[in-house]
Amino acid sequence: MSAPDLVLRDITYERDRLLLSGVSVMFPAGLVTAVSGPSGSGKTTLLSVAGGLICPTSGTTDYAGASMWQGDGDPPAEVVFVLQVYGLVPVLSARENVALALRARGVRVSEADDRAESALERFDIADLGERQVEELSGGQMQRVACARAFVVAAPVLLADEPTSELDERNRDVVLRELRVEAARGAVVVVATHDPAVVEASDRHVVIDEGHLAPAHVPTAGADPRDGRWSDGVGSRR
Ligand SMILES: Nc1ncnc2c1ncn2[C@@H]1O[C@H](COP(=O)(O)OP(=O)(O)OP(=O)(O)O)[C@@H](O)[C@H]1O
Repeated sequence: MSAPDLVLRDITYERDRLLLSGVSVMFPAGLVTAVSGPSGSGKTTLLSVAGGLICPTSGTTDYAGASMWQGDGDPPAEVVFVLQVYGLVPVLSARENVALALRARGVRVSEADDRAESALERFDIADLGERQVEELSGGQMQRVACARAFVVAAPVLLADEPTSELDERNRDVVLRELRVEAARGAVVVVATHDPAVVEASDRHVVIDEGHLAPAHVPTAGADPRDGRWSDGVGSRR
């Protein structure tokens, strides 16, 4: 059986004004979907709804037949985020931060440490494993945040600007690893301002002032499943 897609239907999210309006989009399993749009257009809000951090004012999220919103702002166990603000524990080492994500999921200490080590290697920061996070540069912290999310091998990976502080070489490392996650069947969604990230993605969703906008990329060779979700979605396959 193939892995489930993540489907958002007619999502509206309102605070003092409408931040998302009528957003219907599918994030397919096994593909990297880029979400781009101007600053303040709603990318983080969309990822937050998609991963169950916030409850949409109206509309539904559907992953494997269940809503992402669990009633308390905790994402379902299937979801991991790379947050824009990282959310690392400053006084713990890089390795401890990564291992913590596994310990919180019931993985034994020694196994969590081993897997954390491997995850740091994926992002070329194994040498920083024992360093306290508060001593690291912004770009190094960003890669620790990636390692902490990717180590979980969750079925849904939502990454908010995961390359914003990285040089080209490290950006390419993150792009390579996003592709690895998609290749094992995960739903991978990446909010980004970086055209290189869009270029390296399979699909591209554009959001503008809370609405899906026509995508900037051609739909030639489109995923047949896109037919149902054509608004604002371009496919690069
Ligand atoms: N809790 C909130 N209450 C009120 N307004 C909010 C809240 N969170 C976000 N906003 C507003 O919603 C809009 C969309 O914000 P969001 O962070 O989703 O945009 P974004 O596209 O991710 O921006 P950026 O590229 O700068 O990260 C912005 O105008 C922001 O000020």
